[in-house]
Amino acid sequence: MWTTAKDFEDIRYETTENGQIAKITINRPEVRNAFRPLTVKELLLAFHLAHEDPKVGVVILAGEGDMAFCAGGDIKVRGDEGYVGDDGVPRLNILDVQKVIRSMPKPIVAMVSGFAIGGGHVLHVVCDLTIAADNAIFGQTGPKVGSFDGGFGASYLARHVGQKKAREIWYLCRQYSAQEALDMGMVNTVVPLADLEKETLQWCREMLQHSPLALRCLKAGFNADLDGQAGIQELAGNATLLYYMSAEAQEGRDAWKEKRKPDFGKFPRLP
Ligand SMILES: CC(C)(COP(=O)(O)OP(=O)(O)OC[C@H]1O[C@@H](n2cnc3c(N)ncnc32)[C@H](O)[C@@H]1OP(=O)(O)O)[C@@H](O)C(=O)NCCC(=O)NCCSC(=O)CCC(=O)c1ccccc1C(=O)O
Repeated sequence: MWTTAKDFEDIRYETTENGQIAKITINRPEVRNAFRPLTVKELLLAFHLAHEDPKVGVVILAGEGDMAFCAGGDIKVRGDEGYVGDDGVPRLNILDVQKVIRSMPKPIVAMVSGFAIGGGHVLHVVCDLTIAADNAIFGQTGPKVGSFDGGFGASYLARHVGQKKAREIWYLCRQYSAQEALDMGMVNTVVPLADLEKETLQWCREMLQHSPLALRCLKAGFNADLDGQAGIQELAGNATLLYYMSAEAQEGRDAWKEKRKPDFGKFPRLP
C-alpha cells in the first residue's frame, strides 16, 4: 500500500493514494526513534520533497514500530555543544525541522504510538494534528537530562494546554497517558493501537476532499500571531499567491510585458 519515494538511512519516505499522502517515518526503533544529526538532515530533505511535490496534499509524521513515536535527541551522540554526527560538527538542527513543519503549506499529522518524549514530544506539538494510539505516552524530560526547548516546545505547547499545564509538563517532567493528553487538548483523538494508521489515513482523506488553498491559508492564519514577522510573511505570501491568480495582477504583468500602460480601472474597488 505504501510506495517508497526515496531511500534514506534513518527514516522512510513513502507515499500512498496516488501520491497524495506522504508518510515520513523515523526508523531507529532500537533507540526509541531518537534523532541524531543524520536523522534530522534526512527529515529536512523528506519534508522538502513533500513540500515541493504538487501531488502531496497531507503529510504524516510517524515513528517505526509500536514502542515510540520519537524519544527526542539521541543523548548518546550529544557532545558538549550539541548532537555530533559523522562530520564531527555539533548541531541543534531539530529546530530547523520544527520550522519546516510549521511553514509547510500542507497539513502535517503526527501519528503517535508509544513514547513521544523530549524533542520527540515537541515534534508532535508542532504538527497540525495529532492522532494518538491508546499506548501513547507524552512528556518532556529536558530539566532531567540537561536540555530545554524554550521556543515552540514551551510557547506553542502553552497555546495547546494553557500556561499552568505547560509549566507543569516542563518543570515536573512527568509522563502522561494518551487519554490525559486528549483531556488537556494536546492531541485530537485517541484510537486503539491496531486502528492507528487506518484512522490517521481517514483523517488525511477527509482533508484531501477540501480546498488545498483554504487549508494552506488556514494553516498560515493559525500560525501568524505566534510566529511574529515570519508568520505574517507566510500569511502575506499566501495573499500574494492568491493575488497572482487574479485578472487584476495578471493585467499588471501583461501590461509590463506588452510595454503598455496597465488598465486597472476595470477592476472594482470593493467596499
Ligand atoms: C523513551 C523512554 C521513556 C523509553 O523507555 P523504555 O521503553 O524503558 O526503553 P529504554 O530501555 O529506556 O530504551 C530503549 C533503548 O533506546 C535507547 N534510547 C531511548 N531514548 C534515547 C535517546 N533519547 N537517546 C539515545 N538513546 C535512547 C536506550 O538507551 C535503550 O538502548 P540501550 O542500548 O538499551 O541503552 C526512555 O528510553 C527515555 O526516557 N529516554 C530518554 C528520553 C529523553 O530524555 N529524551 C530527551 C532527549 S533531549 C532532547 O530531546 C533535546 C530536545 C531537542 O532536540 C532540542 C530542544 C531545544 C533546542 C535544541 C534541541 C536539539 O536539537 O537538541
